[in-house]
Amino acid sequence: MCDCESNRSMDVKTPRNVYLSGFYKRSFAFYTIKNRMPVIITSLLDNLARNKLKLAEKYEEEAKEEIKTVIGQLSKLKYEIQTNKPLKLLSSQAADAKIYNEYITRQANEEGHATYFHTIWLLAECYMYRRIWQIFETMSVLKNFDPFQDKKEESFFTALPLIEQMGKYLWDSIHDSTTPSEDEFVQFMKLNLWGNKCDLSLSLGKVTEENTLFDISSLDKQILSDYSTDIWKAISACDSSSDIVDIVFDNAGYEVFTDLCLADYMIAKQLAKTIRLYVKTIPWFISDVMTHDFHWMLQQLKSHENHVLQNLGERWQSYIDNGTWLIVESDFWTLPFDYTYMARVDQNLYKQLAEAKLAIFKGDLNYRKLFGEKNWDPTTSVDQALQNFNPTKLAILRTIKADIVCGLEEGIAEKIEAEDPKWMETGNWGLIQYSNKIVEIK
Ligand SMILES: O=P(O)(O)OC[C@H]1O[C@](O)(CO)[C@@H](O)[C@@H]1O
Repeated sequence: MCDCESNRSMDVKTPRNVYLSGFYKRSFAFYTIKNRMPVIITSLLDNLARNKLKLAEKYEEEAKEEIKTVIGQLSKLKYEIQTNKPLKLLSSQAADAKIYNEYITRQANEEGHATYFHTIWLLAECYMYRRIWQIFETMSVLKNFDPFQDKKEESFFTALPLIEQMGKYLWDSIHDSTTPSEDEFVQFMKLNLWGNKCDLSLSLGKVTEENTLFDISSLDKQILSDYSTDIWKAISACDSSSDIVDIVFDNAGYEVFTDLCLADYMIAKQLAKTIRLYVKTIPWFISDVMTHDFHWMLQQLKSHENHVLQNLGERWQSYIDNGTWLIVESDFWTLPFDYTYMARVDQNLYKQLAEAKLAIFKGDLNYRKLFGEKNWDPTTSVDQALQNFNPTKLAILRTIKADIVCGLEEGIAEKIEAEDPKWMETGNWGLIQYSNKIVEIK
């Protein structure tokens, strides 16, 4: 019996207003740490073992030895998770490691350590991905190797039929002569919301085909809180002093394609002049977008036989070349804590977001970080649950894949729970939320 099964964990659901944690056995955090995280490492181990020869060919012979070391260290990491060992301090020399280590030290229990099941879920899960990266970081030929790259590329290819449909829809919209309309903008936003269903950490690295995501009209009833009109007002208001929109990306593949369709719609219809696209700097939650994934996708589009995709690829490349779209890297997005820390830990990033007229946050992990990784009463207002993380107006688009939610009307959570007991884990329900409460920092 591992420590997580012993009486040190409580056989209850997560109480209200506390941090999500594997400490509560009837939570998605417990299920994730016990089952999903080890499976993710197992599938990484399988992939590496399977591709050893290919990697040795691509990198040098030396890669073979390094893969052995990586496999050994990943297996150790998996064992540490399964046996609920303390989170070891990172040995990496990178700047973020110091911040991780200080935070891990602050989370220590009375026995002087934080363990996977008995600390904040967000820390345990982010830490796993940071530890995976540390293993590669210390290699010599594999030090820049993204172990999830194959999966991300596969997910793009699998989604191509959808991408073609979406691309055509965008192409037609930007080439009609009409002014932007609320209906059209909201349609792009909803397509973008449902794109968040395509996430490889939820499917445990399995690439699946989602055929239903382009014809989304029937999905409206699955949007449990919909502030699309407020977001439209914020983006179309003439009184804004800024013409920058920020998008904090989530997943590569179909989702990021829909992010860019929304971004292009805003540029083409003059709702924004500049769009800043925030990417991750390390391989993250399997499918999160890094700079190289972005460029890889543009390359795929530019060389695709479908003319619309080719044209979009060229058009988006020109946005990058002339600075209409800016790819922004920041280590902050892969730190292990929620966004209330941003104003203290990365003031510059907070101030940068404050320059935008709207910041769009994508996906489930961003949701957990925006709302402090706490089990709010579902009727808690969005503004309250943000706990003063309000650099600018925020649009929050997320399909629900973890047991945290806020901003719902009275009775909704109970109704959906009765209809679909797994509603917080499947990504079948969506949220389009908004906050216009702005908190400046000096
Ligand atoms: O890609 P997203 O939408 O941020 O989701 C990331 C994943 O993180 C989790 O929140 C935790 O693993 C999942 O529920 C979800 O699969």
